[in-house]
Amino acid sequence: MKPFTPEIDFDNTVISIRGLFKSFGDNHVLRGVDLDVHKGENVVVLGRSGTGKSVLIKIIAGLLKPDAGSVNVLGLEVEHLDTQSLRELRMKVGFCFQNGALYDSMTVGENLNFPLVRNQPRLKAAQRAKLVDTVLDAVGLSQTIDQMPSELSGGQRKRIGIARTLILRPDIMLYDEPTAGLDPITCTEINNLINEVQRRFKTSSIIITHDLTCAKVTGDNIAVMKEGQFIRQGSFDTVFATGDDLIKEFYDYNFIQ
Ligand SMILES: Nc1ncnc2c1ncn2[C@@H]1O[C@H](COP(=O)(O)OP(=O)(O)OP(=O)(O)O)[C@@H](O)[C@H]1O
Repeated sequence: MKPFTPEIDFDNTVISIRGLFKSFGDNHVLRGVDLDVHKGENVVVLGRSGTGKSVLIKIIAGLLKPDAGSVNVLGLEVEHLDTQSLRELRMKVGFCFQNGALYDSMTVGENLNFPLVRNQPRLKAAQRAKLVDTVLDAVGLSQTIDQMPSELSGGQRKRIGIARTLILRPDIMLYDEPTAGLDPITCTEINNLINEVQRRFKTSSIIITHDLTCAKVTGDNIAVMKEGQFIRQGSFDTVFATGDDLIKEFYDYNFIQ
């Protein structure tokens, strides 16, 4: 299990969700979700495909609107924000997409420079270049600055995707299945990077995954989602020591399939 993270500030809740519901037509995806994320904490949302994990983080990032319930992010009620405030909030909430969302026609350096040009137009070229160097160094890929995304491995693309999100220095990182499609050694590297980002950049994170190893290594708190609700929350050992059928089913799914 992950050792206790002393940097977590349990008196400071950066994401607070209460009674969240979201449906698409007859598909009732989120059915009463409650969740707290504290400053500096990594919360893993674990659940099988289609349970609503991505919908949850899209609502937190203001990309989808909830049907009912409250979503408070960094002290702001997301569903009541106007377009400008939502834009400002999105700068503080970094979304790491599953595929890294890199532009194939740009080099790694240009991909990293792009969000700065768009969101921080007052920065001078030299300042942007310094920030690009810093995040590339943080993800251990300084040597790839002139490479094209197509020349990178899957793990390297994930790292560059994380760097591109980090470059705007968000308070919150939302990782959507960061280890999906990677071999076990690369998964370990990405898990370690997530923890390093937490320590070095003092981020609070939600990591959505169905990878138990990722959950165990990165999660200070694990929330297990089933059919649009959290059925268990706590440390990895607490959640997986229960031996109840709901959890057992999940364990078997991970290790047998
Ligand atoms: N924009 C949308 N319009 C209609 N239905 C949607 C939309 N987004 C998600 N859904 C539906 O919501 C359900 C939950 O999707 P979601 O992507 O959150 O699952 P998930 O738990 O993240 O799964 P996975 O691990 O496969 O990514 C699915 O049935 C999906 O089809």
